[in-house]
Amino acid sequence: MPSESIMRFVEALRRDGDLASIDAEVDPHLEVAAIIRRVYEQRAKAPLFNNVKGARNGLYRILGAPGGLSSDPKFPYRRLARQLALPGDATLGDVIDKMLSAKKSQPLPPVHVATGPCKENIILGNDVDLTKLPNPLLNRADGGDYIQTLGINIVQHPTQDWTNWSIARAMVTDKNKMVGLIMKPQHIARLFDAWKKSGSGRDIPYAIALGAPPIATMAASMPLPAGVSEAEYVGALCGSPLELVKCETNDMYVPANSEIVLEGTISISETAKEGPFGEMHGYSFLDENSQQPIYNVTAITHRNDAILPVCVPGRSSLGPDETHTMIGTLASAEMRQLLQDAGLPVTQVFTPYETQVIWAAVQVDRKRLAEMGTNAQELCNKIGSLVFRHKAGMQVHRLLVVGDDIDPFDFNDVTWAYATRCRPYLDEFHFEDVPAYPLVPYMSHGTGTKLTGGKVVANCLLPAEYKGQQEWVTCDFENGYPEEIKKKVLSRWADFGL
Ligand SMILES: Cc1cc2c3c(c1C)C(C)(C)C[C@H]1C[C@@H](C)[C@]4(C(=O)NC(=O)N=C4N2C[C@H](O)[C@H](O)[C@H](O)COP(=O)(O)O)N31
Ligand SMILES: [K+]
Ligand SMILES: [Mn+2]
Repeated sequence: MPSESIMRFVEALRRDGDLASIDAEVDPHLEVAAIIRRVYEQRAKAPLFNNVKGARNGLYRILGAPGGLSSDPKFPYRRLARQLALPGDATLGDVIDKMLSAKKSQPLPPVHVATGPCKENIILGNDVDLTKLPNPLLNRADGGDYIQTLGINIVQHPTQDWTNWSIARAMVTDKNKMVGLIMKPQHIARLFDAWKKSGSGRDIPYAIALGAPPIATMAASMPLPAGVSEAEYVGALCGSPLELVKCETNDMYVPANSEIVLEGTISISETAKEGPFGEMHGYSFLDENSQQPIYNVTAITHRNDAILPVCVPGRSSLGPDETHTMIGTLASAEMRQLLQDAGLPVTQVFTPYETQVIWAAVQVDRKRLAEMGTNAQELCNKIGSLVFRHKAGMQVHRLLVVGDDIDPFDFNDVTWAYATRCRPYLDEFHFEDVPAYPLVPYMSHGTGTKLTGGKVVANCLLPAEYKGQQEWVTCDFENGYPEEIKKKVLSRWADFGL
């Protein structure tokens, strides 16, 4: 069973020797975030802060970098593996396969239970005071304390049977108010518009489940198709229904063993200034602030000694954080599914961390490619049209189409193919009429349009490969020498004292 709670996940990290349990007092105003940011960059143990300055009555402890790379270089993705009950040596390919494994299964709806750990403490109405919580300031340029970076935003469609789970940032603005980014084409924005169009004039009931079961948080970070209730997909993934409990002040349901639950309504009329926020591409633009919807908070419920998981987004080439290991990897899963469903000979898709998950390598099976009798122009336009016009491809601005001699998870491989086989101009296929990802710095702060275009498919296959021929020998130890020579070299390597 995947870690069905943050507590079980923390125990798994402790068993792996991948947890630093810190009892010394730490300051949520920048100090906690600075430690977490350095943990990503140094690939250090996941920090569990048990003594956050200003915490009281069990609100709250902080767990940093739950989806960062593990501190054991032999098992870099072990934290993601523990969240999905995969073996510790799982690869990113295993994570992608696991998250896609329920695509053909029947959705398995959650079950409603009377109570659960998240109901151990209930704070209602006037007793709700968010400003009394040790909310973390994550970056010196941030416009507020972002309490919501790894919780699940739970919102229902006003009329259809669709409850969406996603992650959307939110910062505290008042004792019972937050403001959060609700950005098209995300499902939360689509549902927000559906509520406004419904004409009911009512504000939108929501819940944010902080410290929900890790596999639920993974599904919340995954661009599953519109209309799919993530909770049902998670049930199918686990082979058993998730247990949900009803909110105190509205009809939303949340995972029973969430650490902390915020309940309330999202205003369909009132907004407030949101941001700046140190974002997933490694920038916090000082002018970045927009009017975003207000989240009213009518109740807080939580487990005793609750733990708030926190993500501190930033530069991923130094060490990826959850906006790369989860957003990038899970979008890669959906992009692979999309291309395979279209009958293309695509074997893997991955967004390299070295590119802030703005690029994606698309690996094709060259034997099957040759059977298609196609060419770069045709293939790249087909792939670009599919991916760039689909929500799963929203955050990707450059696709690199590579052969199956290239490992999409190995950036050395990907750049070697890109640098040597993609002729600038002739091998690049541009898309200016597709939705852009507004948070990409050269879109938000560049010279061109901000909401469309700036996307390209780079063909990294030589013409002969489209005919199934590899007209070269790769010059590296692996490929440049016969097996018996390689064996001989390896057997004498130590003797030579190399
Ligand atoms: C894992 C993760 C995913 C995030 C975010 C974060 C983390 C850690 C934090 C909060 C740290 C940073 C920002 C970054 C920002 C992108 C955003 C967000 O504020 N607004 C948004 O619209 N999408 C975000 N996502 C991606 C989103 O969850 C996925 O795209 C998911 O598929 C959406 O679910 P639906 O498909 O059902 O629509 N945040
Ligand atoms: K989702
Ligand atoms: Mn969704």
